[in-house]
Amino acid sequence: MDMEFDDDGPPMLVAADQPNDTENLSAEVDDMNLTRVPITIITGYLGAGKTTLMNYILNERHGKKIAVILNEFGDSADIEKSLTVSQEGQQVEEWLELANGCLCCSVKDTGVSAIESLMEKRGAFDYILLETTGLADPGNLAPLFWVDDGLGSTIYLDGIVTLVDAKNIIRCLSEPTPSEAQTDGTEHAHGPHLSTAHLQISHADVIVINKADLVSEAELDQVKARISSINALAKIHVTEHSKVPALEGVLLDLHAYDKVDADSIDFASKGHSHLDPAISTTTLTLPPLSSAQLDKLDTFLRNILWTRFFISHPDAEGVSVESAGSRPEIHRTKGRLVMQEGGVKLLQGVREVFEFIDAADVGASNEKSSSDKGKIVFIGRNLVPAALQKSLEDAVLG
Ligand SMILES: Nc1nc2c(ncn2[C@@H]2O[C@H](COP(=O)(O)OP(=O)(O)OP(=O)(O)O)[C@@H](O)[C@H]2O)c(=O)[nH]1
Ligand SMILES: [Zn+2]
Repeated sequence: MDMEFDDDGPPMLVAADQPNDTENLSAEVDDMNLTRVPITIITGYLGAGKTTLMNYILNERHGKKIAVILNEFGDSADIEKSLTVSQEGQQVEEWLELANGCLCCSVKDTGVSAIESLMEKRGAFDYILLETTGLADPGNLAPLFWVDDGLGSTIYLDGIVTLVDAKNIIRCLSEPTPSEAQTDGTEHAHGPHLSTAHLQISHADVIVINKADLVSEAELDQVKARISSINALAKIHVTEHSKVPALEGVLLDLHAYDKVDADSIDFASKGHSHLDPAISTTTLTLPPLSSAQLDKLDTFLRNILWTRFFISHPDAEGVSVESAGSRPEIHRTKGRLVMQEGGVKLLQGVREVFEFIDAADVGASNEKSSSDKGKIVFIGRNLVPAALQKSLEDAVLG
């Protein structure tokens, strides 16, 4: 990727009042370096079963060399963070030295290089699993690993796995948590209540519903319905004591930030219930695009993802985003765009960061989603499907 933002700046890169139209930020993915090590971020609300999951993996004989970063990053009290390397049931504990103790703040320099120098010393890992604190917002962490060209990193983000506690998740989605009083002041001041649990679910590529033993079938169905109404893209697994059915495809080899499979896009666009008032999944469609139209789509995405500036269309079936009260806030974007000259472009985004990738370049199928339509899936807040679709068409096809 060639994300051209200020190297010293925060990952939330472009301020609304500083549009930077001259640079082409929707970058082409660079040559995939085959030796890069995938990192999976494991998130989940307090007590959901993250540590149980990590221990389960560490004790399994999986034949892989997996570095498990157990200590909870984001807890800035410790300067050193422990990292446990597991291979064939053997565990070795190492210490990472982070400049200021917080991975979020130091990942651009010491965090990643500490992991890399450890790999030099111990041989490359096959996989890295990183457990975040229960209150972490993966939307802040993900871009650091995804947009890694500036880091010269040998690590890439494979995906985000969110554990939820089947017994408590519905309550977590309804009740404000203490942390929100401090962190939630400005950004989400309006609109329906947004909890940490919402953020962890909206950014997830895989959701593990744990503690299934504590709920009835009916309660479990309710939990599943609520979760897929928030995030219709994520794959859902149900576990007890975090015993995931497999590692590959559940925690590892997710390729959630490069490949976009047609199946998941089609599934997401099936039209799910809008059970959750705060966050929902919306699918927009586009006919096959010319490359000039792809450029226009790039501009549309920049407008909506970076500045959240949105043109109101009073004539759009009487629905406009302005009339919906708040501007859209998009957490995750995925898409498959059918090109007129043939081939499929994949669209990947997390918060303000997005890119187009040639499907052929990442070994993803060039197959179109059902029908000849390109599809874009947004997960986020204040999404008004009809108004979004109209604005998209005006911007790209008009
Ligand atoms: N009944 C039941 N208990 C579970 C299950 N999975 C984990 N637990 C228990 O739930 C508690 C919390 O599990 P942890 O793995 O520590 O959860 P965590 O997400 O790491 O918690 P924090 O680090 O505090 O955020 C522990 O006492 C676990 O033994 C499950 O499937 N069923
Ligand atoms: Zn834990």
